[in-house]
Amino acid sequence: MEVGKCPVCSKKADKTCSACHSVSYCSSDHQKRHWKEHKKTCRIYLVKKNDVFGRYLVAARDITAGTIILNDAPLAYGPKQNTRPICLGCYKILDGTYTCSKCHLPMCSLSCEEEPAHAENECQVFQRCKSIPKVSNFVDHHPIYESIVTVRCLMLRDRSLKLWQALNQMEPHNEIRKGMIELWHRNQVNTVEFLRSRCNMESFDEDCIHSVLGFCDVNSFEIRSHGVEICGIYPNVCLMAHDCISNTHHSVTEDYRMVVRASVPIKKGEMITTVYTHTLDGTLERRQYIKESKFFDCVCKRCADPTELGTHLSSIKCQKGRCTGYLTPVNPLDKDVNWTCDNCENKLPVQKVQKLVGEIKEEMDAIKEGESLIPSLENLLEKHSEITVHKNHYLMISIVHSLSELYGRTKGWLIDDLSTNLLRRKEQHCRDLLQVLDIIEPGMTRIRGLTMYELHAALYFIAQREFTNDAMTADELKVQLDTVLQLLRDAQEILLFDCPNTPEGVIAKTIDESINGVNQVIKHCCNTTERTDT
Ligand SMILES: C[S@@+](CC[C@H](N)C(=O)[O-])C[C@H]1O[C@@H](n2cnc3c(N)ncnc32)[C@H](O)[C@@H]1O
Repeated sequence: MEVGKCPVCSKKADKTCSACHSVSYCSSDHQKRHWKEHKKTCRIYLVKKNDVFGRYLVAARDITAGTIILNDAPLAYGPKQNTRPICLGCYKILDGTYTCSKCHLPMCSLSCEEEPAHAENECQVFQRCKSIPKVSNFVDHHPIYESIVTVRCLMLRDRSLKLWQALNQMEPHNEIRKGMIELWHRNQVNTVEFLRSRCNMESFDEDCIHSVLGFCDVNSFEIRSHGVEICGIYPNVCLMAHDCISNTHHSVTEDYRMVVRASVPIKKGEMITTVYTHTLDGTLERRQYIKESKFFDCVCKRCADPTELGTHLSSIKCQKGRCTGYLTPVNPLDKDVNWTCDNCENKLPVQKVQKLVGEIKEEMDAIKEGESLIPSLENLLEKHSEITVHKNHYLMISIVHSLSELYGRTKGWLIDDLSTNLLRRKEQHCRDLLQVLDIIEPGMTRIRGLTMYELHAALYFIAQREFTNDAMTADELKVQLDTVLQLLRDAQEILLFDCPNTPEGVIAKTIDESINGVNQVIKHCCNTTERTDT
């Protein structure tokens, strides 16, 4: 079903079904007329509650991959707490040449200062501010940005009771956060006291402002805007529980709505989950991040498995004699447990594992951008992969991920400059990455779409070269190019989920052209009639 087009008359539709958000109508009359049909598929999820997860979502029916589960408008969005000065209208990085004519905060332009998200919120509050702190350093964090999303949330109280109530149903984890002395004190000074005593917001008591800070900490989602990471707080999206291998994937529209789709088929009754952390981190790092930022211990099946479901994303190479085994934590849910070899008696305390990982991270951080980036990353891979850590260790996979994109896109290493051996290297990196992603980011996920896109380029150029050098027959070329076409179609289906102005959306648009190009080669070289892909 297409959102934006009425299923009854095919005219433009802007009244979205408020229960499932997956269909829009031109009028209430057509919505009523369509209900008999739509009720078969409406209400895709149910909200449940238990002592472990609090509120969470489950599938109300079988859901196919790619189906929209939620299309949620934000209650508030804006700069993350710890941010350098950015425009409060378009969220671009600033150089300080323009300031809002009313509140005097740095912005981009008049049109940005008139954006309702700014003009109707902090702009009004800061105009009343007795002495607004001056922003003059545009590189480092400035404390005033810690209050922006909080103010935008607080303003809901007098603007929309319904949205204010939705916000107040969220989990703030106040008791835990109160125990985090440094965080609580910083919030108290930089936000609570600043808003109450300097911005005339005494009508909100201290607990209320701390709770709003908690709602934002626990429930907000990172969103990308013009290459800057900001955050949004969504009343329904925030209900999804976390799982380190989730069954959904989300994208953000130009007007900051969050669209959540099933990345894999979800069975009726199954929990609908998202990932609160970075899927390409190891278990120790993911669990620590979740504990510190979302205040719970993740015990999902990936976290509980010493080998991270056979991927070995955290496994260390055993260094005892000529042992070929790997060290993994016997019980990864106990962060202090010794790591033991799967092939000999060797044991390693977790501190030593962390020291080794820290040292490799330092080596990675020391690598500079530029023409020697690719060889430097390859050298690091050669030094550590299967020598100190498993070839799928998350640090190795992070290098593999970078290399899968860098070959063919870096000055001096553009796709036409690459030898067939280097194209094969790109192919290998894409395949190694996809093998891991198939387990930890399965289905229709952005990173899989992008990696399939990179793989198509390597295969396409290898096939063309080999055919030109008579190392491949026309039939073999055809087989290879059919694989390339399939990769392009699969990648496009995923990348089209992203906004057209994002890097992924731009790639999705160019894929039609790539498909036509491949079809032309098939037509000219493989002696077949033209195909009609769109
Ligand atoms: C974004 S909120 C999710 C909605 C929340 N359950 C509610 O009732 O409003 C995140 C919080 O939900 C709970 N939660 C989410 N996923 C969980 C998980 N896998 N295990 C335990 N608690 C989880 C934790 O309390 C976490 O801080």
